[in-house]
Amino acid sequence: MQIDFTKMQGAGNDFVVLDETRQGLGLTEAHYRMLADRHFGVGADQILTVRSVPVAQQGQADFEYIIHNADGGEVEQCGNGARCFARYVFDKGLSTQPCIRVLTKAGIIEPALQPDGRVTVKMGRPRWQPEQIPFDPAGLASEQVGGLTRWLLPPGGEEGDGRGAAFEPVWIGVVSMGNPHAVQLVASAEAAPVAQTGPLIERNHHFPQRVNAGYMEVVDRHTIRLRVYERGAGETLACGTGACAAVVCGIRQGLLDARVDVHTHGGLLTIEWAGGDMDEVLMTGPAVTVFEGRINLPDLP
Ligand SMILES: N[C@H](CCC[C@H](N)C(=O)O)C(=O)O
Repeated sequence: MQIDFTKMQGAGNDFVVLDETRQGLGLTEAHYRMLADRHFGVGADQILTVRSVPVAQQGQADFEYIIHNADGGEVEQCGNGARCFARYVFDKGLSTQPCIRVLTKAGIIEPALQPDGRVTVKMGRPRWQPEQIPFDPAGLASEQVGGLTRWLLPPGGEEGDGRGAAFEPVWIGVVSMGNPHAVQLVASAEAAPVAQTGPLIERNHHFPQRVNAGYMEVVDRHTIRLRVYERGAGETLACGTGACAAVVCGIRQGLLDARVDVHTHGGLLTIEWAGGDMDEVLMTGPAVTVFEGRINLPDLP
């Protein structure tokens, strides 16, 4: 089947955007994997699908936003993708409003196009309870640092016992932005063992739905450097929900103020959070259309 797509990127996190507002494409996980494949498909970290809101939620939101990782799995939230989603629906004339309400598996988020071309998204509130992540802390040591509970995680593989992995256990903050994040402090983001321990943390058995692994270097109270090994995609040039997760963990530990510039390999994101349980996290950053295309997809199971 032939399908039209739009290639977009937000701080180097790249996406294939599909329009299902008029009709569904009937794609399978194998199709999403092929679209994301950088050799046999278009190439992307995630596939974003634009849909009209289901009848039951009409009035609560303007669009539905479906996200699949490069491994084909559907996930709850994608921050950089949310900015590109808003840019897409506005540029395609699907919406005349610069601020829209978008229904995701994690709830409703609100992207707003800014005059300078960036997009600001109300990303909802961070969720900290293990069952909200989901995270099973059984058997792990914990410590309280300011307002953050940190857990000592042996980064080992599925067993989580570090078998075959010569890596020291790491203290992590665990938080959900609708999707799960494990954030650790590092002296240098550049020198962090992202490729070595990222895959081990992603699949650690304490995270039953896997997890995104963040490596945060605090530069000062308003600046961090961040790298993220993403669930289902590997290390990306930037991770929007990862930036939100890192900043709220840093604020709770008393290391960061309410507005933080997050420097990633793909560009700058700015995160704001007042720190209260009812306060939403605001994320601001770029959203760029790279090209339009058409691809022949084979029938796949
Ligand atoms: N890999 C993430 C989804 C994409 C998040 C990221 N690209 C962002 O900008 O938030 C997960 O499995 O939860």
